[in-house]
Amino acid sequence: MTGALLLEVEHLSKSYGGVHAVVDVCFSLHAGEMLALIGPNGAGKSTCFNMVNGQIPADTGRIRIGGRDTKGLSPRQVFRLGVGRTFQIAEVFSSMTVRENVQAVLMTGDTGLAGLWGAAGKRHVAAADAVLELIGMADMAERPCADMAYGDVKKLELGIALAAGPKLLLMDEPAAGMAPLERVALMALTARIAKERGIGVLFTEHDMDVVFSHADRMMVLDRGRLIAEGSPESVRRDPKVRAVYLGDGRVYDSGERTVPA
Ligand SMILES: Nc1ncnc2c1ncn2[C@@H]1O[C@H](COP(=O)(O)OP(=O)(O)OP(=O)(O)O)[C@@H](O)[C@H]1O
Repeated sequence: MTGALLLEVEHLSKSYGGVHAVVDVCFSLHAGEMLALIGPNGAGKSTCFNMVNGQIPADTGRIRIGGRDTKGLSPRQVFRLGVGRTFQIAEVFSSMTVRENVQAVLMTGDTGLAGLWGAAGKRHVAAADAVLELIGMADMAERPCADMAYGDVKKLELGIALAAGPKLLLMDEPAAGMAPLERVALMALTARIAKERGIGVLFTEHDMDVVFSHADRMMVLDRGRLIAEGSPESVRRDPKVRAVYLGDGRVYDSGERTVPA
């Protein structure tokens, strides 16, 4: 991977009482790279994400974003380092149009009265339209979000995350709840934008079609520990991974959908 080093995670651990949610996890992520974090339910994926974006403190270990140690930073301060996030369940303002949703994010950088919606309804129209162009939703700018199909809401959520100009994008099961073809299309779009703009993307996903089609590199967590890391090809042939996650005795190939519970 030739892009700049964006994220460094060293010996990260987190326990909840007696539950070791994340144990001594180390990895790095570069600009333009799509890195998938997979594992069974309860493996520690969300806990990893939440430590990277500053929502929960690590017990031990170090996280550096763009070379900056994030220890003690709030989620807001981590966001200012250039970290964007999308969620398992997409959330947009349904009473607003598609464009207004993107404008609302762009306005969070405004200060004073200019930040109030009533006074600033026309602000950032061109910038919002550029984001909609990027995600292929320019023709839907005026549509109220309440009328949109879920797949379009997920795409808009990606646009909202991109509007803030992140260097690092965290995507927690970005394709959850979408139809199979829409899932692959959303991740293809994400991968293209990540490459074009040099954004590093860390994503979790249970849909192996999505992961194997779009990850440059994969990591597999099991009971808090990283048990495998490498190219999709090497990971899917790893016997440990097949035993705990992909199903022992068979190798995933495209056309076969493997969505572990
Ligand atoms: N706030 C919490 N309090 C107590 N235990 C927690 C808390 N958050 C997570 N855990 C536990 O930590 C472990 C890892 O959970 P985590 O949500 O990170 O896994 P995950 O891989 O994201 O799972 P899923 O795929 O189901 O979202 C689990 O055993 C979970 O029950």
